[in-house]
Amino acid sequence: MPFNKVAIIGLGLLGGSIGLAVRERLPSLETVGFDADSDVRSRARELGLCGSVAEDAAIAVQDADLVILCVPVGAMRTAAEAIAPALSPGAVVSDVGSSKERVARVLAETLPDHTIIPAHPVAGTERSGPDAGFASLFAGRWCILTPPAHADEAKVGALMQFWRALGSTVEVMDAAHHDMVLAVTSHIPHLVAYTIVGTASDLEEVTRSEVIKYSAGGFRDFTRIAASDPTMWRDVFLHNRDAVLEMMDRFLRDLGSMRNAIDAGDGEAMFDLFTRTRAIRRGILEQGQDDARPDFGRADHTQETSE
Ligand SMILES: NC(=O)C1=CN([C@@H]2O[C@H](COP(=O)(O)OP(=O)(O)OC[C@H]3O[C@@H](n4cnc5c(N)ncnc54)[C@H](O)[C@@H]3O)[C@@H](O)[C@H]2O)C=CC1
Ligand SMILES: O=C(O)C(=O)Cc1ccc(O)cc1
Repeated sequence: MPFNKVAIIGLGLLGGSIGLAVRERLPSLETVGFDADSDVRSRARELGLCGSVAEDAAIAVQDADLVILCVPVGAMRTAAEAIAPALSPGAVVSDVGSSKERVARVLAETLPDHTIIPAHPVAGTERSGPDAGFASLFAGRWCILTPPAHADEAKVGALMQFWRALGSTVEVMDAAHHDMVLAVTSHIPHLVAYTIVGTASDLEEVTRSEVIKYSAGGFRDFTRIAASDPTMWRDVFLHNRDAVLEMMDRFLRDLGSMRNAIDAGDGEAMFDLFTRTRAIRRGILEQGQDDARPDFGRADHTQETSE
């Protein structure tokens, strides 16, 4: 392993999972954590998410050769400012943010003299906080690196090696392309889930108890996604605004087509789309890309993971 000491800033689902995964898969790598919330720091110590938890971000990054920012994308600047004075000159600074172009810009502005290699482990759940972390989160999942064009190849290779050691399959991508792809595969699906659950709860005739009572089907899956962390997702939509708007316009056009098909009684259009999408789902399952949650496959998994 090309790194000796990793500092994890933000000890929620992602930061906690990295700490636990390093402990399990890279036991000789020292981990130091920090979180802005003192309750999270205490809980992280109790759970043993890192070898040690510092009381200050600057102390956590001292002598670290890899620093991973695991905070909401809107908090990246504050987190980067806090570590700036204490960073080792040769340290690799990375992150796990769900959107990449703006985060990369913020980190480059805040830490102009450091090597920044943004990353996005495409692995997560609807849960957040230090208790949500688990060591196998990244196993069999993609981790997308979006290094700037001039990035030091040896350092990009070192970060790839780190994520592969945690079980991920690593892909390198341009940040703008990442943001477009993730807008349609992750960000808009979350927006759809938040909206449909909001719509259902707003409908006067559908009371809260009826929503819960009749939520056995597809709606129940939407409620899982719609339980995702509000701060994190607000920040994703504020940061990936342009790509989300572009993909949302496309989606709204396609939704409009489905509306027209229903209005016109065009069963063939519906059947064609539903057949195509079923094949996509089967393809995903054949590749072994199912669900990251450890309890996936149990009929009651949504009850287990709800907060
Ligand atoms: N939740 C998910 O499924 C996934 C999340 N991500 C990304 O990972 C990042 C972290 O998300 P989660 O771990 O889910 O969130 P989380 O809410 O579980 O943890 C974030 C932690 O960051 C701390 N924090 C906030 N500002 C800070 C600062 N300035 N300095 C130090 N700590 C600070 C918070 O106190 C919190 O404990 C986000 O950027 C998110 O977009 C990426 C992949 C999956
Ligand atoms: O819980 C789910 O279904 C997710 O989609 C988790 C997730 C959330 C955000 C990411 O950037 C990556 C993965």
